[in-house]
Amino acid sequence: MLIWLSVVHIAQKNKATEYHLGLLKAKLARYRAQLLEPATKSGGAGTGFDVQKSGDARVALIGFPSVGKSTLLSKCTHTVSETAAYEFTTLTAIPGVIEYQGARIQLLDLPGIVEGASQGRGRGRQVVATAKTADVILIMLDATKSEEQRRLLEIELDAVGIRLNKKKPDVVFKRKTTGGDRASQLIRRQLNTTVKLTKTDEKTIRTILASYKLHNCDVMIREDITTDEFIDVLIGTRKYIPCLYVYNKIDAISLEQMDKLAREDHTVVISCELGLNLDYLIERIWEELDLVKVYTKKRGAHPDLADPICLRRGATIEVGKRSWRMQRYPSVVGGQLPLWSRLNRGKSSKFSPHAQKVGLNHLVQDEDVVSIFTK
Ligand SMILES: Nc1nc2c(ncn2[C@@H]2O[C@H](COP(=O)(O)OP(=O)(O)OP(=O)(O)O)[C@@H](O)[C@H]2O)c(=O)[nH]1
Ligand SMILES: [K+]
Ligand SMILES: [Mg+2]
Repeated sequence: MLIWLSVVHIAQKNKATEYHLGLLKAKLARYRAQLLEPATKSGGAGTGFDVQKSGDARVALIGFPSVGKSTLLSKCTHTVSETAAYEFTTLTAIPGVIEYQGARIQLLDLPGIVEGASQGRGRGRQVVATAKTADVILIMLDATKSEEQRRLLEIELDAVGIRLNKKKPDVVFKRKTTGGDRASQLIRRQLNTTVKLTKTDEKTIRTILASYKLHNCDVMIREDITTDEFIDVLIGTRKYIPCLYVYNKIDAISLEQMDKLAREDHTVVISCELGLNLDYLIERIWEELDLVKVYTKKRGAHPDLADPICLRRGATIEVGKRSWRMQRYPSVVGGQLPLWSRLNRGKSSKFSPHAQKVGLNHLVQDEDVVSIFTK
């Protein structure tokens, strides 16, 4: 009996700790978000380097000094970025282009960062802000150095709201606007869950909503999330970016060490100096980008298969009055437009060898050939 009681006591204590910790984290997260995103959206400490995005996607190189970032850029693109044995050789962002499968991928060499980068030490803050704009992040590591480096870099990226290799939590959050009358000042927090919450609980979530002064809102939780993930949803500016851990300088470690590293998840081992495994790295980057290649075709003409348009998965087609273009990012095209597109080839038409009439909300698939008709 006594044992049973003490177990209950510990469980309650853990729950209480979890609850208070949740609140504390919510406060800290809001404080940090305010620090990082000053009132003026443009300019300020949270901005990256002034390099135009170009091509079909952006890949950013993040790492400590002298891990070989510039050597990689110089080997994989036609751009030369200065390399040297001393730290902080690179002082700004240097873009290069990787051409692969008809796509142009911007590879961004960046200055090395050190612990505390996100807190504004050196150019670190600018580097991590630039990482936020990438479609894929390469965390570059020196295979001869300790494993600690990887964790330190993850902390810096996490601190600016980058979530690596994670999906956006499946939570629908709607803020409701309130009128001026007294009735609408009432607190209406609709909280629904479609799954059992095992890592957080409703009380914690309700209290966090209150501490953020979110009195009128709808929350639908469709996944067994943690308190931290819920805070991420509320902050709203988190970036969920795929990442590859790239261990360079494998020419300087044992085969056993290399074998161990190469088997880890999201990991590629290379030697820039010897040009080892660089093709494979590009293949893996391509996979992570998960681009969809779409070819366009004019009526009566052949499609130009050498010049695809690369889109994000989930893309649809948007048609303007006199022009049309692909939506680069997943979007929903609302309304019924008197326009339709025709698709052939590609995965969309795998059940039909012929061209297929589809609506504008059609999700384009890899290798689709698209023609637009305006009748
Ligand atoms: N052994 C070995 N050395 C390498 C390799 N790749 C790069 N290096 C050396 O590592 C040193 C640093 O290379 P950089 O390309 O300048 O490194 P970085 O990461 O751009 O450095 P910062 O710009 O200072 O942050 C140079 O002396 C390179 O020759 C490799 O694969 N193996
Ligand atoms: K260097
Ligand atoms: Mg460099």
